[in-house]
Amino acid sequence: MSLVFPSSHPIVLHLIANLRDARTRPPEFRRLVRTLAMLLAQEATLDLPTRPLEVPTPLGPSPAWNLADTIGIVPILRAGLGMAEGILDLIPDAQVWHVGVYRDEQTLQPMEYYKKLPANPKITIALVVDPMLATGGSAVHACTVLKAAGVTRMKLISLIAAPEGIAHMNEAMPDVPIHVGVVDDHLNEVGYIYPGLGDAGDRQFATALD
Ligand SMILES: O=P(O)(O)OC[C@H]1O[C@H](OP(=O)(O)OP(=O)(O)O)[C@H](O)[C@@H]1O
Ligand SMILES: O=c1cc[nH]c(=O)[nH]1
Ligand SMILES: [Mg+2]
Repeated sequence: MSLVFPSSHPIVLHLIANLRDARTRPPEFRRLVRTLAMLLAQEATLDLPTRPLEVPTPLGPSPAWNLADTIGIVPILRAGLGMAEGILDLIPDAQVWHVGVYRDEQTLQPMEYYKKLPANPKITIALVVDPMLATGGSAVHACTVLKAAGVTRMKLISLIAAPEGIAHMNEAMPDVPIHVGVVDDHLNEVGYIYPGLGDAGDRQFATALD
């Protein structure tokens, strides 16, 4: 069974059209990444448990609910950073754990260069964020790091996924649902998602522009 949930939200689709567009410059690209991350996080967190409480309104006590989970947001550096910013706006109390992985351009294998998790991890769910799920190597690596740290519940949120990356994640991490904006056609001969949007890190941080 494939554990992937592509969004069907019209606003998500509209924003992804702008994100893909080669004419979209880094400032607007970053804004879109942030907004899309919020929208997809809203979908990915629909089933989180809540705890009832009572809050005083100016008129009197009101029943209310808050999040029962201790939530971790795990951006895969560096392209995941913009998504983490957006989700922090939704869940400001979340912990942010950084995992730095780049993809070797020749082998397409994930190469870890940074990891910052607390000494005694106590989150009850991790939202792993990376705009692109291509071969799936980086996402599988990040989930493996989290599992080794004792995290038992995770969800992956990506903006664009390739079928190859979804299959890799489903095989290696069958208990990790994947929430995506859209699923694209295939990976091209150099491992880029086609038609995709190009390099999500370079487009956010203007490192491809001369
Ligand atoms: O599914 P995969 O085949 O692993 O590819 C996806 C990864 O590639 C990109 O990162 P990149 O290596 O370009 O690093 P960056 O975020 O620093 O630009 C992207 O942000 C993912 O992390
Ligand atoms: O299409 C792709 C694949 C990997 N990383 C990206 O940024 N884009
Ligand atoms: Mg990149």
